[in-house]
Amino acid sequence: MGVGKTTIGKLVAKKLYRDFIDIDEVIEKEYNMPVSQIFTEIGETAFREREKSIITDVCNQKLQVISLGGGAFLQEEIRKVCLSSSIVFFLDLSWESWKDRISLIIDSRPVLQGKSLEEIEELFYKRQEIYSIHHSKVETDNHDTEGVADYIVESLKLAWELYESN
Ligand SMILES: Nc1ncnc2c1ncn2[C@@H]1O[C@H](COP(=O)(O)OP(=O)(O)O)[C@@H](O)[C@H]1O
Ligand SMILES: O=C(O)C1=C[C@@H](OP(=O)(O)O)[C@@H](O)[C@H](O)C1
Ligand SMILES: [Mg+2]
Repeated sequence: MGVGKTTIGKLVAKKLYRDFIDIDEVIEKEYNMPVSQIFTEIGETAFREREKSIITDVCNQKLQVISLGGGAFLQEEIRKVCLSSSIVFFLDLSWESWKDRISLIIDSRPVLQGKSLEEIEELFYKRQEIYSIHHSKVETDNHDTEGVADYIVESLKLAWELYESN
């Protein structure tokens, strides 16, 4: 949450001339309400089901850049479909840097609400294990969104050149 998936994903899509899809935005449009309201009025379980179903659909479509919500990868089916159909980038941010970003995102991230800083830290480290399953890790500490997006684009181009030469 708040590591920059939505912002950076949009930039990567623009740089690669691809469509961009943010799963949270799709769900918000469907329900015509922000994620925090979906959690309180419809419930997290329904949100997670929609998240899984939409990700499964979009992963099997054309080439595009997809930004997941930070909790999506906790579902095994989502991990499987993403890892088998897509190149999965993990945007890595240290706890020290993420801690400073919490104030920017707390109001719009229901998972963080009502939690103490200690509980949020526990959640952060608990999720690291799941996030260690990916195709490519991108360090984001002390890098702006443009810099991270450029790095992702360059690494995709390099991978493509390597693939073409084989
Ligand atoms: N590399 C970065 N440096 C500084 N601020 C960032 C960076 N990446 C994201 N942000 C800021 O953090 C907040 C959350 O970004 P967002 O793209 O919504 O993350 P996510 O989709 O992973 O939750 C936004 O205010 C965004 O501008
Ligand atoms: O980590 C999570 O459980 C969530 C992350 C959010 O997306 P971002 O990672 O884009 O903030 C959003 O899907 C929802 O608030 C739940
Ligand atoms: Mg997002």
